[in-house]
Amino acid sequence: MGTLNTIIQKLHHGLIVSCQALPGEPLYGAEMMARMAAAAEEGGAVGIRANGAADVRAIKSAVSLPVIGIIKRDYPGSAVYITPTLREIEELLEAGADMIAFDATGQKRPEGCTLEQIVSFLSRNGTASMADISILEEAIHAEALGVSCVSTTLSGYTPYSLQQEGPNFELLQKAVERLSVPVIAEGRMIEPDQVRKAMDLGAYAAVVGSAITRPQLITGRFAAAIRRVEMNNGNDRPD
Ligand SMILES: CC(=O)N[C@H](C=O)[C@@H](O)[C@H](O)[C@H](O)COP(=O)(O)O
Repeated sequence: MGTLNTIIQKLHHGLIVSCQALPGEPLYGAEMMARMAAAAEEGGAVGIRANGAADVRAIKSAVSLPVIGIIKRDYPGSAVYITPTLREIEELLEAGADMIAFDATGQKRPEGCTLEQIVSFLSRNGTASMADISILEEAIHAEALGVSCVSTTLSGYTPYSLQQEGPNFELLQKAVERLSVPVIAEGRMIEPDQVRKAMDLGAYAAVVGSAITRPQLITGRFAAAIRRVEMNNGNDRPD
């Protein structure tokens, strides 16, 4: 229990950088993600969020920060893809993840696995748990089950949650007001001011991923800004 609390405390009021590249992305590969994590540590991150046992292992040996592990895995017929079953939890524990994050939405998990099983397995094991939620009710349910913290990760990624381009600050604020466990702001923050706002609203910590570690998306934002200027000037490019 002591270790569990220490890990959570290390994240307090800090920036967690999500270092993830999926197969097919230019930076895919554990070695690349370990370098990203080292850069994040140098820049002042307090923790890393990483996908896959290989990435967790590589990152653990490259940085001294706590690593929140997930495994994104698709199972036919299930919409739950972030650490869906106990199999992924075991792989992450084996890899040395300090905290494990998982889908904590109301959606049906594959292989007959339940959210209750995941949370009780992690708490019996003394491992810190992060519940990725999309709406307030899921956050309340996750807290009642005994998770260590809640993250707003999945807002906009379930069909019944608010669909918007930017971060869901309303959900963050309501969760902070309602819960006793730490609430982490995660998802769609691309500017430092948004992270600042999340902190002002009472977030325990903030997770930023794509805006730091997916250069193809960062490039796309800059390139789109130039295209917009060109279009406004009537210089529409043929491509
Ligand atoms: C919805 C989902 O699958 N989110 C994933 C969760 O680990 C990652 O793809 C995100 O990059 C991460 O949540 C950080 O968010 P953003 O990249 O928007 O800063």
